Amino acid sequence: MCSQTALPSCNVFNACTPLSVLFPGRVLCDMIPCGEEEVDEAIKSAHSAYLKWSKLSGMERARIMLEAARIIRERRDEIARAEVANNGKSITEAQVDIDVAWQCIEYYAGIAPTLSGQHIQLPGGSFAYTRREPLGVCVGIGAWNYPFQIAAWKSAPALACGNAMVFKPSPMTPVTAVMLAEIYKEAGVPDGLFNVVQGGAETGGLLCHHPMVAKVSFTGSVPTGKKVMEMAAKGVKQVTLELGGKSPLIIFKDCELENAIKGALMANFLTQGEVCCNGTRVFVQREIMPQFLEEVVKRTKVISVGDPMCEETRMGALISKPHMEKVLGFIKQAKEQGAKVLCGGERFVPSDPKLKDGYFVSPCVLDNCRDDMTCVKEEIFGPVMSVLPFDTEDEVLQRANNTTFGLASGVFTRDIARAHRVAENLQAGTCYINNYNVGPVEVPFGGYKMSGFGRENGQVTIEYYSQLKTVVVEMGDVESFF
Ligand SMILES: NC(=O)C1=CN([C@@H]2O[C@H](COP(=O)(O)OP(=O)(O)OC[C@H]3O[C@@H](n4cnc5c(N)ncnc54)[C@H](O)[C@@H]3O)[C@@H](O)[C@H]2O)C=CC1
Ligand SMILES: C[N+](C)(C)CCCC(=O)O
Repeated sequence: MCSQTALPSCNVFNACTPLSVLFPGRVLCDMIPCGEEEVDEAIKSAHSAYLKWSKLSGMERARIMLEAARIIRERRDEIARAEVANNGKSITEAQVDIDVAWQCIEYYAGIAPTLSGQHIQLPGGSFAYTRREPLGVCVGIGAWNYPFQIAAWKSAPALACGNAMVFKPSPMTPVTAVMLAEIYKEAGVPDGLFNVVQGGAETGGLLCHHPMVAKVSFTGSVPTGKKVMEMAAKGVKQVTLELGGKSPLIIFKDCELENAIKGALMANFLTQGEVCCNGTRVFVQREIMPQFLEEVVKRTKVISVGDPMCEETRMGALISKPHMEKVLGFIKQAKEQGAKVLCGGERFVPSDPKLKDGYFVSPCVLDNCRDDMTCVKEEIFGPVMSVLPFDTEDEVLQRANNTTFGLASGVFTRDIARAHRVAENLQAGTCYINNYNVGPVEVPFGGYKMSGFGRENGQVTIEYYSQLKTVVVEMGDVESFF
């Protein structure tokens, strides 16, 4: 047993259990979900580690985190291959995900020694100062779309601030978070500082309710996010919620069309469309709609779908059979509601017999969409782009904001004033101008409205993994009313 990873009874091993993880229709591994005892043990061991880790200086924490980042860089291809088996995304994307993960750990290692408070002068030589202190044991609950990256996005700022983390990956993708735990251990964090527990909703609930947990950072769906918030509220625990989206991408007729087309593809087809910030409502100004559609369809049709381990592949398999059926169901319903499928939208069976049971869906572009259609209103989480015409800026802003989500948005235009005006008026946590789905770790990421709150990445995330203590120092005598 690696003390940093799962506890013995919750590690990923070959016991026959209710939770099975499938890859092209085959079992990847079996695991036993952690129960109350294991969760308690994981949290207590994290707490002991926290007591040591939080006493180190920022420089000492940084040195260990930089070593973890270095090991990830060294093992990048091996972790990326494991991520492909875990999730089904293409190896090319998985490699980028692993790079983003070590960059994130490096970035927060750089911030760790800079954590500081403020000095405030008061009358009579008295003064106050603030200290930025860790929260304690934080819980991370991950989704299946970016398994390793999410574990890094949550643990790096947590550890930089002096916290410990107990992380629960999605039961669909249990593999690579354990590799991260092993790497942190090898880099020199105290035993138990980053613990992985395996399991689903029940295990997640145990983590959210545990009295020794100070904070829960969650990535996943809106309904589960609400439950997590409710459970955390019972213990007055802090929460960060990274939830879903139905983000608008607005393409004006004065855009650089080639970039807008590339942007629309990047906004919809990364990780088989299973990306929370995807720009799935593509609003195109009416005058350029024919050229836009012609090019987007031409390029969507040639996206190579298939063996995710193959360097040439650009789109792998969806996460599971039920999810694939859900995505195909959305496309069927879109057709019934009047949308026109311009390409894709079908189960794809590769010629390679070993992939025949994989959950591949050909990337789909939907035309004739209206704002009231289900495919335009709900998060599909699959490779489905809905295209909608618009005429004016005011009209498109109103339509773009007419959603309960608010994770991301994008605008393509050459008019600099318009670009910033649109960015100001879009109700979303991120607005991309003349690009989409780039995610440098220096940049905060998170939602407005029902897409959640709190931020990941960037300097601001330090505030979500630390608390401020004020120390007031009297230099004179106490003035008492009594
Ligand atoms: N915002 C995002 O990045 C993501 C959004 N989704 C959306 O959610 C849909 C469903 O996917 P799921 O994996 O079922 O998402 P989910 O939101 O149910 O699960 C996310 C994580 O929460 C855990 N969890 C589930 N129920 C819980 C509970 N009651 N208490 C504590 N933790 C709990 C899961 O085990 C997993 O680790 C997708 O089809 C997609 O539309 C899914 C994954 C990521
Ligand atoms: C696409 N990217 C990497 C910019 C963000 C992914 C966020 C997520 O879906 O968890």
